[in-house]
Amino acid sequence: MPCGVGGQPLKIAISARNLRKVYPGQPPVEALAGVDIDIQDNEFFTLLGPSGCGKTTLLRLIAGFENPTSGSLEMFGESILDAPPHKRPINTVFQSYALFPHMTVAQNIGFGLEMLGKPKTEIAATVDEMMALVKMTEMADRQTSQISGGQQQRVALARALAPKPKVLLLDEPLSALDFKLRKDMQLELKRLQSETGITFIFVTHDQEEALTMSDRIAVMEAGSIRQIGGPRDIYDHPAERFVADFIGDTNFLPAEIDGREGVTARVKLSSGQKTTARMQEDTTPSGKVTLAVRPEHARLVGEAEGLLKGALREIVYFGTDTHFHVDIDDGTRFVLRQQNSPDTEAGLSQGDRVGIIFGDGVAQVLRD
Ligand SMILES: Nc1ncnc2c1ncn2[C@@H]1O[C@H](COP(=O)(O)OP(=O)(O)OP(=O)(O)O)[C@@H](O)[C@H]1O
Repeated sequence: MPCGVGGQPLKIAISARNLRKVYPGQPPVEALAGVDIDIQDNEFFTLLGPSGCGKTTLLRLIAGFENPTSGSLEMFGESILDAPPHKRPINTVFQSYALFPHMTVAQNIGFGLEMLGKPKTEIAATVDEMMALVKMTEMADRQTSQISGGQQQRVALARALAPKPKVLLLDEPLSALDFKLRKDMQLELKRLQSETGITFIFVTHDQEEALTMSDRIAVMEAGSIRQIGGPRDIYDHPAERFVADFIGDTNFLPAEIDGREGVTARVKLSSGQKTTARMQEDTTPSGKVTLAVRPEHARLVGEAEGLLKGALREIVYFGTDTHFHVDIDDGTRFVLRQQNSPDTEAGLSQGDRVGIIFGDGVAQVLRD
């Protein structure tokens, strides 16, 4: 069994195997095409993917608002497929907060507990605890129609956390907030997750949000999970073109496999130069492949030293960094990003012949 912090065995909060969901209709829509996933207890787990890839459907199956067409779904080792939503120790925060406008902050937070028939003293204590957790104690008696969008979001979170669910589902909860508030709430959500120890399953189509908040990310496309990993792993080692393209900017390079050792492949670039690249453990690429190299992982050098050679087409200054667009001799375009500092002055101009280098193992062999 895998171990977590302090050698404790990791508990799996949510486990799905070959989970499919087909919505009936003409034609039927296969929203989930056989998903396998293990989400650990006390994890900030994000489902990331473009609109329509099946993120909300997966959340709705976990919550029990929809039934799967086939496959298994377990919570802490037991099937939840026969349990109605209110019997699952799971709560959901939606994009629309769905607060009661004429109730106060405290009444909104306590509402779910009252429905559960909890004793009044217990409700009062939990409401106080939750208001302190989301820093809304001073607004306890305000009606929720008289507080800001960010404050409403906090109340919605407190209300969902009040019954102490084992798993909290968050469906794009920050998308209605403006940029600054969104940034603040990202940190706030991360804090709430680590303070409560509740497993958070967060849905977003915003890659930056996923990278900054998550312990692990599942990247989804067209009803399937394309890759699961930590933010760094997904960013530095994308498994396939879709993931490399969806998260951040990437250069795609044609190459040929020239041998391999474990997860390291020897590759020949279009220039004839050789380097090493990383492969996913579960792939055995051969022949012609595509490599991914992030713009900030490559450096400009003199033409003679370059792994790739070409002509500088554009230099775009962004303040914090500069983007160099190079037309490589094989006809492809390569973009490099270099951080600026007061003493960096590339001294290059459009049309200059340049070389591009990147370290051993920096390029990633894509599975496709
Ligand atoms: N009730 C439904 N009936 C029929 N098709 C549906 C239903 N709900 C969702 N779909 C379809 O299933 C697919 C997955 O939808 P889903 O809402 O899970 O995607 P999503 O990744 O959450 O998208 P978004 O980011 O836009 O919310 C889409 O093609 C959608 O049109």
